[in-house]
Amino acid sequence: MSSQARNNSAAPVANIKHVHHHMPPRHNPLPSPWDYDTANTIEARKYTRTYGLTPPGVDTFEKQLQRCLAQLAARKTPIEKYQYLSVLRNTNVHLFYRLLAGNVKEICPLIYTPTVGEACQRWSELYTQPEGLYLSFEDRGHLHQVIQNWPHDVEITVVTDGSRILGLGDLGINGMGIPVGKLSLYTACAGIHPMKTLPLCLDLGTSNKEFREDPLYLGSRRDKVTAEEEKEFLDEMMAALTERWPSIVIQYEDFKNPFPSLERYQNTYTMFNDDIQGTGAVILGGFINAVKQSGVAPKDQRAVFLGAGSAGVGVAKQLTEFFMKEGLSEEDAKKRFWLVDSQGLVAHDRGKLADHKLYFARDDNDGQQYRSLEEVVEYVKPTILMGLSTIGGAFTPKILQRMAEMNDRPVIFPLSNPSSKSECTFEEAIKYTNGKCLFASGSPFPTLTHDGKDLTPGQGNNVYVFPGIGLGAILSKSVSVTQGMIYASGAALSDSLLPSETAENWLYPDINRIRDVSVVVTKHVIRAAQKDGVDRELQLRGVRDEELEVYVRQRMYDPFTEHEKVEEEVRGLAGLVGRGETNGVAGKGVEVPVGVANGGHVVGKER
Ligand SMILES: NC(=O)C1=CN([C@@H]2O[C@H](COP(=O)(O)OP(=O)(O)OC[C@H]3O[C@@H](n4cnc5c(N)ncnc54)[C@H](O)[C@@H]3O)[C@@H](O)[C@H]2O)C=CC1
Ligand SMILES: CC(=O)C(=O)O
Ligand SMILES: [Mg+2]
Repeated sequence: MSSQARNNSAAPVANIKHVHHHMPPRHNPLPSPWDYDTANTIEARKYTRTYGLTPPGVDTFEKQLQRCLAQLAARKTPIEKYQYLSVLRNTNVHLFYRLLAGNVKEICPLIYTPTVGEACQRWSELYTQPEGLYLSFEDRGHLHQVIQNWPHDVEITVVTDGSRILGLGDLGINGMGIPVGKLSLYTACAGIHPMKTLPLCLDLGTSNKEFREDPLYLGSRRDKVTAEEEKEFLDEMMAALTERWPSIVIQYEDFKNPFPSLERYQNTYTMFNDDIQGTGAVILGGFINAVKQSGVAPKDQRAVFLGAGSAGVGVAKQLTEFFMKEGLSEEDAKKRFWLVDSQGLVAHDRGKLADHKLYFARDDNDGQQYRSLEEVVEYVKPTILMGLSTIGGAFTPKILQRMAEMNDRPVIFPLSNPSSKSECTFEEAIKYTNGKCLFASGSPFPTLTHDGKDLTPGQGNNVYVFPGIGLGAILSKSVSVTQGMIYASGAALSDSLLPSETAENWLYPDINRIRDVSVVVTKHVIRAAQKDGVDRELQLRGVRDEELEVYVRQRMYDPFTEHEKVEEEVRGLAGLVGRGETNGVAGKGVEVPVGVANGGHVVGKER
């Protein structure tokens, strides 16, 4: 054993950590995954030093997609398809996003809910490649140094501690699949450059005993840290992230109790919580359309929520604001909501309630406690049923039938993810309401035929707004993400339906149009940031709406044109060579004999 190793093995743990954290960063000599595109021209390959590292033929985009789709089809299970897509993203990133761009509806469920749920449950079992940054509780005091290890500039991060992954419970560091998946959608939907995104997973221990005892589990085996310890850790993390990247947008995701961090950081950092705020906005968007279609005035709406957690309370708060904008007083607006949790109707006289439930707690239940959803439905006679409870099948046939008896167009939104946790399926909702319901679910369900008519379910998922909230915050360089920006994202979404979609009674736009929808959301978020005076990109203030749209689109990453940047560099270099100005340095590329470079390859043109 070398004296170095002996010293380290004898040193206290803290010292090892200290030494490790101060190691100078090693430069990664390999080209980036975006350089390995088989559509790159020979010249580009030489320039990026990948010549010879990909097969000699130069692909067209069409041929690449054909190959990818065939490989995807050859994988039998969703998780196999997820694994294939992960490898593609990590080795040929532009191709991954080109594939996604033309197949959003088919691929979204494979990289996001529901498949990402299984990917998280099995993250440690299936792990093959790094895809983000892990910060451990043991790293506290040194987070700044660990963050230095991330090799790129970052515009946005999605951070989770894995403690409430979809409706699947505490999955610890296996939750990394969620930041990875959400950031893929930031890139696909809002064109945030893939290199500028940071998937971030915190290892703050896990309450999941099964994982702690699983030999393959890749996180620490400690129980979840205390709320106070978590707070101190997050304080350090927020400061360290913002110190390294002063304009970073920080999205919190899938924390078990995210209210304290939102409260603590929302005015001091550019941060938002997607489960509380993004979900609130996206349901607001679909709900505004549902109210129009149901014909029931806001003052006559009665909403029963199964689930009074981050998403339930977040959604109820956004809808309250909508009712107030529609003319109701705050008190009247708030009274349109009855929240139900695992103990039954949330009421003041039920006993001690968590802080976040107090706002909507009822005080008009005359001492009566309603324990089951069925009882609450009979008591309230709701026009709206929202599910954010993580309880699959909680909207029973009987409850759905009662909703149809009580309403012409009952609003049924089973929003829990993944599909296995959905409070009902689309098929059940249509069957038991006899096709009358206005429906949206958190995870996608297939189109079905009822009474000879094709019915397409809406997907009430925050994916319709978080990309635009993030891009709007980045482009406006907002110092914080205000409630005005969140509300604007939902209102913009409700306005983004095409007449043909409205004619079909859709509540949400076609997911294949998500990139255009995200542009609209982004524009409104930027305007709201300006209105609230939190924007730092002041030159955008005087820009007309049409120009703003052009600006947003120009700033978006486009996987179909990225290669042009390299080719431009190559052309620029060729120009210099022609004028004899390179002093013999041929770019980044290797010199290869002309005969090889031009050797019978077809350069793809059909882009
Ligand atoms: N569609 C979307 O865009 C989104 C969907 N969600 C989904 O919403 C669900 C809840 O998320 P969070 O609110 O963040 O979780 P949470 O853990 O904060 O809240 C869950 C709530 O459900 C209640 N609950 C649990 N068991 C119950 C039972 N048997 N009966 C009645 N209520 C019960 C709990 O008491 C709690 O109030 C998850 O499945 C998540 O995937 C969350 C965010 C966005
Ligand atoms: C969609 C989402 O954010 C969730 O289910 O937690
Ligand atoms: Mg979430």
